[in-house]
Amino acid sequence: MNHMHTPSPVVDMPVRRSPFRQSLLVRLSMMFALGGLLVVAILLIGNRVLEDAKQRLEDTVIRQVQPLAATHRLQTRSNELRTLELELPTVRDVFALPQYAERMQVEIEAMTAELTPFLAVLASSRPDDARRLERHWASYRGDLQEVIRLAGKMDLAAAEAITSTRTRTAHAAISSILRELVGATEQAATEAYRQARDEQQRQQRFFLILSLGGFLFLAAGLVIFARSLSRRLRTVRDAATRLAAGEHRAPIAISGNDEISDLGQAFNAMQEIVVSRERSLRAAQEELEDRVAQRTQALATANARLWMLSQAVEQNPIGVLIASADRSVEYANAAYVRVTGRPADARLASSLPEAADPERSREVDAAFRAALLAARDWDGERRSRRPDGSEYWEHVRLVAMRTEQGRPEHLLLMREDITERRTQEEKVAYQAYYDGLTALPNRTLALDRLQQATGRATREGTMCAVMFIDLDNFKQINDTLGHVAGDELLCQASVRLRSVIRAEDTVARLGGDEFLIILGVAQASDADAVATKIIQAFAPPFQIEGREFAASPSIGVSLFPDDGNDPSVLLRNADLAMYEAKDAGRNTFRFFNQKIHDDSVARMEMERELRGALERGELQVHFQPLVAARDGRLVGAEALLRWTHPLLGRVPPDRFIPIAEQSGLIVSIGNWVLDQACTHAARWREACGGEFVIAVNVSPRQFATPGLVDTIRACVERHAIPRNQLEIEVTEGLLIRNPGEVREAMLALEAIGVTVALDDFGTGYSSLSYLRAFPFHTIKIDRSFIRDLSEDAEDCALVVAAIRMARALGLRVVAEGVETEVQSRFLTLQESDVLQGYLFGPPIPPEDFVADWVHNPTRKAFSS
Ligand SMILES: Nc1nc2c(ncn2[C@@H]2O[C@H](COP(=O)(O)O[C@H]3[C@@H](O)[C@H](n4cnc5c(=O)[nH]c(N)nc54)O[C@@H]3COP(=O)(O)O)[C@@H](O)[C@H]2O)c(=O)[nH]1
Repeated sequence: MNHMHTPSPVVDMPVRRSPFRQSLLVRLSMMFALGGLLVVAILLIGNRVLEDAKQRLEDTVIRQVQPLAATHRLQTRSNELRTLELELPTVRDVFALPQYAERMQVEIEAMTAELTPFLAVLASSRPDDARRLERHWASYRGDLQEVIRLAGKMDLAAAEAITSTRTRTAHAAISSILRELVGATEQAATEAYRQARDEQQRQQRFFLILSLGGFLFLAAGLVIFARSLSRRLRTVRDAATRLAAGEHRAPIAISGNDEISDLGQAFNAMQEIVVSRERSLRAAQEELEDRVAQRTQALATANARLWMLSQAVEQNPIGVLIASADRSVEYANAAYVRVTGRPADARLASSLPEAADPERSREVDAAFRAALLAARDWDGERRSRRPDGSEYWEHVRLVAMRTEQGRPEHLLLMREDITERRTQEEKVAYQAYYDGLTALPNRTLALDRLQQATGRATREGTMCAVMFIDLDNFKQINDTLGHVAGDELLCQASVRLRSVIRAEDTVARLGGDEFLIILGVAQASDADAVATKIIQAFAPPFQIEGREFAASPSIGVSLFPDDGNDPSVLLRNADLAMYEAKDAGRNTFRFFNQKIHDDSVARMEMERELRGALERGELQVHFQPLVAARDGRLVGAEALLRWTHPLLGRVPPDRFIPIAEQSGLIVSIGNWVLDQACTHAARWREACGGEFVIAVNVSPRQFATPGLVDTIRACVERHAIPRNQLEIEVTEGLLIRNPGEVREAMLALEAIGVTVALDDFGTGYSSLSYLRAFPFHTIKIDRSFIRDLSEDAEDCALVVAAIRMARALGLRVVAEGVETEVQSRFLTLQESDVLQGYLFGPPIPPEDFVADWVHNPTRKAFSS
């Protein structure tokens, strides 16, 4: 069985897949790009926020510092003016005084120029201070202008007076306001700075949080991605581990549409292939293991066989010698030494035994040597001699053992001691051709001799005679004295036959009490003389077991070439002539002639006609009444077969029944008669009273046919007639042929209630032993004894004795052939039970039997 599996096709496993392809690279790139963008965004935002915070801080500083600086500058200028104002009255140099005045004027202008925007700004945040400062400046400037004017007039004292009073107050007020402003501005600046710094710190925290959030988001994204990556890779890894461990599970399901899902799919495909391969591998392995087991088994068997064969060769009674192609002996078993009587030599040629009869073995030996030289198979038989002088028959067989290429590699030489077989064969051959009892040639050899004799006669232009001899009373002697006596008679008869012929002629025993003589004769009269001599040779009685017995021969003679060319034809014609001699009264001889031939042909033709008679409706069954002797009442009928041939007319049963018997046709015909008889008996039984018995003749051939009892039983059951109302009539001849089987069949019939009658009683041996040995119910005294009852006292005595004997044995007696009243009265007086004969009625067709008998069972009895 082939367990190889082809890998199954890879099937896509059911996985959740995104409709969009996202390779890991793309995803990672996207992730990093996103992360980068996030970082950049965070940085930009952070930078921006910090910049803003810083800007705001700077702005705040600037915003706060500018008024402070302006305030400081105004302070400085006002102080400068005060200084100039105070110095001016002290200037003693008239020429330098204008310059001072001018400087003061410039300073006033600068102060005014600087103060104007300052006031504008201050008015928005501190309007009171702005008004106060403006008012004080205006007052101070006016005073200074006055000072300058007074200085110009050189009124320094006035100027000094103003500077030491009024300007001092104004300047002090301005300085005070400016100091206040400085203080307030410093406080505001500090506050603004603090706020700006707080804002900046908030922005920094926000940036930090944003950065942290961005980082966390990025980290989370990375973690999720990594986890997903890891989980899916783990799935593949676990599956791969399981696969490696030989555990096969269902295909794995990897979500996504990237390299890992591809990997999952590839894994599934690989797993499928691996599983399939593994299955194939396992199947292949199992197959391999099977094969190995088989081979191992085969090897073991072969080894055992080899051992057995070697034992067989070793123990073989046939001598076996193996030689190499160059005829060096390599092996010889024990039997080889035993058969040939000497050890095997190193060279094959010198190992061969000596011929017992070199002259007769010459051809065989030459053929053997040629086969040996050519290294080809050969076998033959020869008679050989051992070194100790004993001779034996051996069957020699040479076998060239060849390589596959046909080159002879070894020579196998087998020598079998066949002495026993040859002896046996000679014996068998003898038995095949000779009769074991008389040592005469048997039928086979006789036919062979006849063939030779006809050949010789043809060549020499002479004749030969074939004599078929049958011993007339052999059966009687054999049956009464037993087989040993019968054998003795045959042996003595064969000696007598041998004594009357020449050595070159043949006496053979064909079987039983039949002998054949083959003579070479010049003319028919020579055969006549020999036949006469045979009759004479048998004339003296035979001495058997101390008693004398007469045994005459009936001889039929056929001549070659007149009566046939073929041995079997000559034999058959001699056989026919022998029957003619028997019919002529026995103890005589007859030559085959045309009449015998014609009779034989007529018999054959009758047989041919008889074959289809039943189908053509030419057969009928007639019934003859059986009447009770005491009152003439009808007690039964005998069924008797009739044949009316369209050309031959009525053929008497005596003529066609033997032919039917010989040809075997009697079996089917007899079954038909039985059926007809039972059919009619069933119809008539009622009318004839319960005792009506139908008698049917059953021939020896029917008895020899298996299943007769079953056929009879089936017939009786089919027609529903009581079994004891059927009687089977058999003749004595039946009992002689097969007593054991016939008795068994009769017992079987008795067991089913069918009775058996012994027909034609008195014509054979009518031995009492038969009547005791077989379960008969009735004897039928043959009509030949009844016929001469009134004239022949012997017949009379015989009939009386038969009736008494039957009575003593409890048998019913039927007397047949009763034709006269005298016979009838006598038989009635002698207490015969049943009478049958023309006196009461002949066999008649069934319709006549119905009219004549069934309707009036007592009508005809004693009517004549
Ligand atoms: N196996 C079978 N044998 C059969 C069957 N039918 C007949 N036979 C046998 O044939 C033999 C000749 O029979 P058949 O010619 O029929 O003669 C019978 C009677 O007709 C004859 N018979 C009877 N009464 C008289 C008489 O008063 N005178 C006289 N001359 N003949 C008479 O006897 C024969 C009775 O036969 P059986 O009782 O059987 O001896 C004969 O041997 C038949 O058995 C058949 O179907 N099967």
